[in-house]
Amino acid sequence: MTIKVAFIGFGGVGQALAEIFIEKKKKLINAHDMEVSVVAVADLMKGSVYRPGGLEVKTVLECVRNDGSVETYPDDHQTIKGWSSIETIERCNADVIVEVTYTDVQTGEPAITHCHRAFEKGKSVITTNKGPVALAYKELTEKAEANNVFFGFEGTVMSGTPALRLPVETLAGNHIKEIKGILNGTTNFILTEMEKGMEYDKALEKAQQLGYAEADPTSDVEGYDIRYKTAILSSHVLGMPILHTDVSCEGITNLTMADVIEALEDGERWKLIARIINEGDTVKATVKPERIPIQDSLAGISGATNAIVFECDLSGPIMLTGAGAGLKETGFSLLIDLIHYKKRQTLAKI
Ligand SMILES: NC(=O)C1=CN([C@@H]2O[C@H](COP(=O)(O)OP(=O)(O)OC[C@H]3O[C@@H](n4cnc5c(N)ncnc54)[C@H](OP(=O)(O)O)[C@@H]3O)[C@@H](O)[C@H]2O)C=CC1
Ligand SMILES: N[C@@H](CC=O)C(=O)O
Repeated sequence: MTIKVAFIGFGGVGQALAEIFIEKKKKLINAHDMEVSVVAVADLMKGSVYRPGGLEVKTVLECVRNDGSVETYPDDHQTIKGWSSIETIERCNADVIVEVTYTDVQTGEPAITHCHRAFEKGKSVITTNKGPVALAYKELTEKAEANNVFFGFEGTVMSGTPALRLPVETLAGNHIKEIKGILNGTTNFILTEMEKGMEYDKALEKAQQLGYAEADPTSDVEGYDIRYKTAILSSHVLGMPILHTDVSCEGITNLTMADVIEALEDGERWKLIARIINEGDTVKATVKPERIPIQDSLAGISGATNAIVFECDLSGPIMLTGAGAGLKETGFSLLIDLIHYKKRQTLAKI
């Protein structure tokens, strides 16, 4: 089966997924009977190109890297350039929109509108953008269902580590009493580097260079990014829709090097912890730095690695750990969603 995809946003994660399409082309055909045809790329500053018969992905990547624009892609009778993101979503022939624009922690836009337009046009969406899922979970999941399209967002929490599908599918049947975790790669990376003696500013700069941080890293260090992820976990995993504003939130900006070192000397570590307590009819959700004993399973999680613990009534605590940020890892989360989209299409045909 050939799946036609359009990228809306083509920064680090979008380009990483494009590379995965090249790297895994044979595997996708052989193991999943899935051929991916990239028909469009639309980005704010890098321009847009649409070719209904499919673009050569390697050439698109070369155009971006060499010229900073996809609009230097070679012209032929099929290519159309200069469409906006909305025009691309509405007018291209893609089956699936890959929404990888930046996460806006105030409004969730432009991504929320991108998802609405896609669903209205009968197109599926896969995204790593936390905005639409945190702020418009109910309306978007309902709209996707009403339009019989797929809405995949595995990478919105813990990037390529399956923090959403694992509890929903594999832990089904349990009552999850509490979820707690380290859910932001940038801040965990900064705290780890500070323990090794690196100054806060330098560590943040390194996290930005490595592609972990948000376009505006205030989202990471003030805890807003985790607050979004906490709202997504409550809505999707616990079935208790909450808004990000229902999550009390404190970041790491008040922690000093002296605090970090003092904790280490006392056999403890500062970690930015998200916690959701399921109280039956409501949830209590917090994001704040906590000083935890070095023996605690979360204390051993270092660098951009994340971890999450699901306290289950039947299976007991289940801990999942893996990358929480990173371009390839996050690109992979989109690939998982695309494979699930394909499975769904195959089942619909039976
Ligand atoms: N990086 C990571 O480790 C992870 C990222 N995410 C999420 O994935 C998404 C993508 O992240 P990442 O690739 O790192 O971010 P980048 O900032 O590298 O890329 C975002 C891209 O979106 C483009 N863009 C902004 N507005 C629009 C618009 N209206 N239409 C089209 N394109 C637009 C930007 O354009 P330009 O720069 O040209 O202006 C940029 O190229 C974000 O929402 C992020 O929160 C989720 C998990 C992990
Ligand atoms: N900026 C985020 C990226 C993934 O959501 C992080 O550092 O975890």
